[in-house]
Amino acid sequence: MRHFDLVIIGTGSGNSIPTEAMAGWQIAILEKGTFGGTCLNVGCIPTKMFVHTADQAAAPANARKLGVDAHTDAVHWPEIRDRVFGRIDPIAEGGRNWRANENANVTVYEGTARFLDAHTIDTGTGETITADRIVVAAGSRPSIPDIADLDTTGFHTSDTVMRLDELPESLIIVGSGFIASEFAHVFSSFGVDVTVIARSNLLLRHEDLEIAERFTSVAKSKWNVLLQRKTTRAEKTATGVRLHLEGPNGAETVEAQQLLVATGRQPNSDLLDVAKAGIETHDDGRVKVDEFQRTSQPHIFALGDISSDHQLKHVANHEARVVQHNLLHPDEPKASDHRFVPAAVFSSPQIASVGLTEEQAKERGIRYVTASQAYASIAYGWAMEDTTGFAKLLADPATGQLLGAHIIGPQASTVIQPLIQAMSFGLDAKSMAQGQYWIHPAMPELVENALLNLPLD
Ligand SMILES: Cc1cc2nc3c(=O)[nH]c(=O)nc-3n(C[C@H](O)[C@H](O)[C@H](O)COP(=O)(O)OP(=O)(O)OC[C@H]3O[C@@H](n4cnc5c(N)ncnc54)[C@H](O)[C@@H]3O)c2cc1C
Ligand SMILES: NC(=O)c1ccc[n+]([C@@H]2O[C@H](COP(=O)([O-])OP(=O)(O)OC[C@H]3O[C@@H](n4cnc5c(N)ncnc54)[C@H](O)[C@@H]3O)[C@@H](O)[C@H]2O)c1
Repeated sequence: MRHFDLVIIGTGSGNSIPTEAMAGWQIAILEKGTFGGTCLNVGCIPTKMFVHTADQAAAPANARKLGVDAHTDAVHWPEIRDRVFGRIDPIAEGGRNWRANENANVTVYEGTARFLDAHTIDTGTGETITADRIVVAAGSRPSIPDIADLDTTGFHTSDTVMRLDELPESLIIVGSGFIASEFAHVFSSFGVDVTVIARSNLLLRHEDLEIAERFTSVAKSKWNVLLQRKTTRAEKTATGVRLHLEGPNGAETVEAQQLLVATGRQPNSDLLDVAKAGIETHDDGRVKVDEFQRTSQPHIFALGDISSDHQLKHVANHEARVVQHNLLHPDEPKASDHRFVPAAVFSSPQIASVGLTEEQAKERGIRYVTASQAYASIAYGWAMEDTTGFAKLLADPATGQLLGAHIIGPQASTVIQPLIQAMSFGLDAKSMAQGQYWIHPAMPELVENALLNLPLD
């Protein structure tokens, strides 16, 4: 049985761990799917390539209010799809070849790995290996809700919907989180008739309430948004799919050519039989880790979607850097920093957030003040004729330290970055607003004005 100094399970963020400083270590990398993991192959990167294209396709429809007549002539789905994956697929293949053939100390096993005990792993390739140290970076997968006959009806998840043969005329999306909101924007901008089905009374209900309310209201004006609906059964039709729903109006049905299920992602700890290694998990299947990313077995680390509260690539990357350091410097371990984790929803409008929502601040009994600033109130917002976007800040009135920032509107994911920086480095709102120039008349004036409006003590 071959023995390794280090075994890494999963080639998403885990693949960035081997470094020059580990050149003397024998390392095994185990992967059951496509090299590079979710973000590269079926997540952040392809979705944002589709989102950018969707933004372009949707732009002409917004030009009339500026006095420009323009229209999108055609959306060439196969061309868009093949451009996206024509760029991504070779990166995945190149990464695999590099690790498999050009890293003398790395052995790649391509199979579904399972723990046999705390040091022994069945690689799923017919070979069993042992290791001194192990990194579990096996990510998550779409979680499929219990809807009668869903399996026999056929449906897509984010893993498959970007590779459709052709653009459907209509699409039902079950779910109302990140993936539902981003794909609703992509497909509706490409001319697809989109229906979004949500269990609750809001889309993106994890966001600050005012942001979720604004997003839901804008979404209703563009998509067929059905709130407070339970999907009870799915059915195949001659042209696609029919869903049976129960909601405020009683029983009803909706039909479309294609169905996308986007109801969250579950950690892959079950596929790995982590219990056999004595690795403890939370009730939702996430592997338990301490601040150094160590599992309940001190020689086994975990990172990213399989263990994190945040299913976000920048968090998985951060945790991978922490694990890399802790493998190399076990006597001086670093802790992960999860204080101010930002996130963005790349829909239309875009949303970006960091820190506490107003509801969380209330729940925790934290003293706070808020300020909101509309894009419509700043010069660049006039230029864009934006009527729905705003920034909302929460701050500690005594110290001026920011507690949370939430932006809905154009380029929100970029506009929020100085606020993330201020929170991370402890810069108070007044110093931030008054201690630097803000380019006029640029979009970050939204942030400057919101900061100045905070009613601090
Ligand atoms: C549609 C979509 C869009 C997203 N967009 C964004 C975004 O814009 N920004 C953002 O920050 N995040 C985004 N995310 C989330 C982001 O992709 C994930 O948080 C991130 O990729 C997680 O990285 P990871 O290394 O933990 O897992 P992964 O990248 O999933 O890597 C895990 C790897 O382990 C392999 N594996 C699993 N089980 C086994 C096993 N038993 N044996 C061997 N190998 C195994 C898997 O095949 C996979 O390759 C998106 C996710 C999706 C689905
Ligand atoms: N831009 C980004 O950073 C980005 C983009 C896409 C995905 N992601 C990550 O991937 C994760 C998964 O995305 P997601 O949109 O699938 O999950 P999500 O957690 O954002 O949303 C899941 C939604 O499905 C709903 N839901 C759950 N079970 C349901 C059921 N049985 N019937 C109907 N609705 C149900 C939930 O109420 C929720 O609204 C996200 O949490 C996020 O961390 C990030």
